[in-house]
Amino acid sequence: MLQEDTQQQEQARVDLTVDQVNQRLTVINQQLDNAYNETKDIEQRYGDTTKVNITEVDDRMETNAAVQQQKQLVAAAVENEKLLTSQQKRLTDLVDSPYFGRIDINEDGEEESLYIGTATFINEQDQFLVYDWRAPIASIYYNGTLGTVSYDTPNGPVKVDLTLKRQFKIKNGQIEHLFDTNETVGDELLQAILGQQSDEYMQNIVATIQKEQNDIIRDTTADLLIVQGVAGSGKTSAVLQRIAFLLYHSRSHLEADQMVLFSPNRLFSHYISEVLPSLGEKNMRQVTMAEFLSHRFSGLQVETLFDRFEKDQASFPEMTQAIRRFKESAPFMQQITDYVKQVSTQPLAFNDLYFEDRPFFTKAQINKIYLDLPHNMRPGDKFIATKNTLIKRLKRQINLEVHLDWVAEKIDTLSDDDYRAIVGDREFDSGDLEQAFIAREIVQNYFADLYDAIYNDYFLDVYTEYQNFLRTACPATIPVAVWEAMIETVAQNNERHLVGLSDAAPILYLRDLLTDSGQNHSIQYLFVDEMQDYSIAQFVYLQHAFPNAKFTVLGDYAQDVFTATYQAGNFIERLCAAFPKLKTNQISLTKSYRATAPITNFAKALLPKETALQAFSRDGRLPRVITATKEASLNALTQEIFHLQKRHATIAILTKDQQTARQLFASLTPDDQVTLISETTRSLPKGVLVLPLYLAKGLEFDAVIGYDISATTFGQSSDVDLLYTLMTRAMHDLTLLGIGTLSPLITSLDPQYYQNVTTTKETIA
Ligand SMILES: Nc1ncnc2c1ncn2[C@@H]1O[C@H](COP(=O)(O)OP(=O)(O)OP(=O)(O)O)[C@@H](O)[C@H]1O
Repeated sequence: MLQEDTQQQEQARVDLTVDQVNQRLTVINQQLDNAYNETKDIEQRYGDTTKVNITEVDDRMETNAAVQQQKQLVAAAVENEKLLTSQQKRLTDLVDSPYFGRIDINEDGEEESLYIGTATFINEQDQFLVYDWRAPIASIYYNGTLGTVSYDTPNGPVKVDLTLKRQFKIKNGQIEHLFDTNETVGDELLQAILGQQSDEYMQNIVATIQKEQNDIIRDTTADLLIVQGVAGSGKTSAVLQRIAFLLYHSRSHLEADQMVLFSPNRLFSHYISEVLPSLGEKNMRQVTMAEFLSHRFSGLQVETLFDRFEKDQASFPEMTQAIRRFKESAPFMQQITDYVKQVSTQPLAFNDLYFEDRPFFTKAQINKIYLDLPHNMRPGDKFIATKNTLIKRLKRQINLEVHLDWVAEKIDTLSDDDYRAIVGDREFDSGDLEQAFIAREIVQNYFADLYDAIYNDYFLDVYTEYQNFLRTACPATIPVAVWEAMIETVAQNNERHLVGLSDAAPILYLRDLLTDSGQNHSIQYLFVDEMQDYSIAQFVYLQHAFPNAKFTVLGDYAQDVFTATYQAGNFIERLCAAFPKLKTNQISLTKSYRATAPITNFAKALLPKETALQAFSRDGRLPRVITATKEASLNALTQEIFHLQKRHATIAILTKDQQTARQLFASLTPDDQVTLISETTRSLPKGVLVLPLYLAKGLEFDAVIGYDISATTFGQSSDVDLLYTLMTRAMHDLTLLGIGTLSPLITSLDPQYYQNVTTTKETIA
């Protein structure tokens, strides 16, 4: 326990800091008021200017210039306002809690105390009252134990002596807790934070980042950073702090919209959406794989991971598994690369391009253009050259068409509105020139659909080409008849405008390689959460689609909910093998923070003995396992909900699939205040939630009830991943309800890990 005068001295330091921050805040508030009035003022003047008479040519030009100038002024004023608003927010946060850490260092005999918080604050005398947690020197706070430590500077590593490390919890400008520690970041504060109730939004963890998490956050060298972390080890938290870190260190050349996070579902996106704003940063872009694919396949319906999981529950034969394994592998994508190289000397699956119900360019004509090009040209260049030729020929046709009678007739009958829409505010030196301009516009409009079809590459039938490719790709392990049947299914799907999930990345890859398109060069960083849900083929495609992006990929192979049934072996090894040329760094997180120790140890017991997983030492009740007959199960569940509601605000009932969730929801009475969560749900309410466990990925709840953990539903060894994921969503309380016969995955565990409640008549404590 620290002495009282230490507490007083530190409180005085907090008061001084808060005082100076408040002074700055007063200035900023004033500036913000001025900026707001200025913006309003300019907007008003801008509005007046546009009312100027614009019938005279000179006036109009003048007005245009004035409008442009006003627009720039408005943009500058709005920008200034935005900047001030973000400063205001940052300072307001500092007033509440100016910092969370202090380090005392001795550098060449010179003693210095540094205070670490969410943002830097420099006072009028240029003293650093608070250092941003991302400043290079702040790494000492996270990495160092007392004694000699080093931190990176632009001139290389610097050694200093760390003599004190102090942690604070400050709220409303008052120190609530304060501890000195020799650990990297001490347990006491972490205990207090982790014991809190869950929230609709994930919290930032800057005050208590752990050493291994810090390595993830501050890695700047890897092209492919792979984080394998046990459930609840802070992977998602670390990656969000990493984004904040990267934005801070690359202010001049990196914007938040040059970063993309692939997240498992929309609920998750909502859950994490407040972390970056709480650190004063803009959010990166977020997308789910399903959204990304359906955007790239505009018009077609791409099977989602969730659809497929539900279908697999009904039937998933061994041969289908083998085909899926192959199509999702790196060698399969390599075969596409090889196919594209060789196919450029053969006819491609082109479409006839129709115009007014007759082929304008036939596929034979298009293939002739394509095949007449030099054989050694890159396939993508060849395609673009073909496209250019088609456009040139269409333009030639337009040049001929403008002189035809129908065009002159059309001009004569043009309404005033149509005339104005075509001519706009253009000026012509003569009537003839105006006539020629209008004629060209009319003809171009007439051919616009055809032009768009060429421009958007509709003349390539990539689906047929994909089937052609598949015919060349049957592996020795799969009987030809089975492979042919699969190709037939792909063709039928295509007829129905459907794309199977395992075909999606390969088709896009084939299309992009053939057409030299689909690459986004502006994205600098790409983050993939729940990496085990992605196929290697999808990673190959992502790497192709974002060629300049550095990848941070995180997940847990023990939470392999979607592919455990057909995919064995080490995911990370397969991933590394797919990208042998990338500079890779692997970090492993083995300590789990989310749940109480009894919950984590129960979940851990499911995994192979050698799994490195350590529970954070937070006390809690033993998980409960209830077994009930079918008839008594609803009653048992209701009682358990009632029992948990006394303690917690959010209780999630997790089922194996959506269908079970729907049925269960229908049988619960409205008195239970239950919400059914589905794939389209965007935010999580408080109360009792029913959802399939795959939608709960990445999320956490105060209490979890695993529903129907029975021999029939969780009886296979591949169900371990599902059950482990389910159990590790709980923070404070976990109950498993078995209906009929309890799952052998549970009965085979040492009963010391849980409290067994076999009779539902028992009065629940
Ligand atoms: N250093 C830390 N300080 C405070 N809380 C932490 C820390 N690390 C993790 N946590 C907390 O632990 C919980 C789990 O973190 P997170 O969701 O980031 O883990 P994860 O590894 O992504 O989990 P999962 O794979 O199970 O979805 C969160 O409540 C998070 O706030």
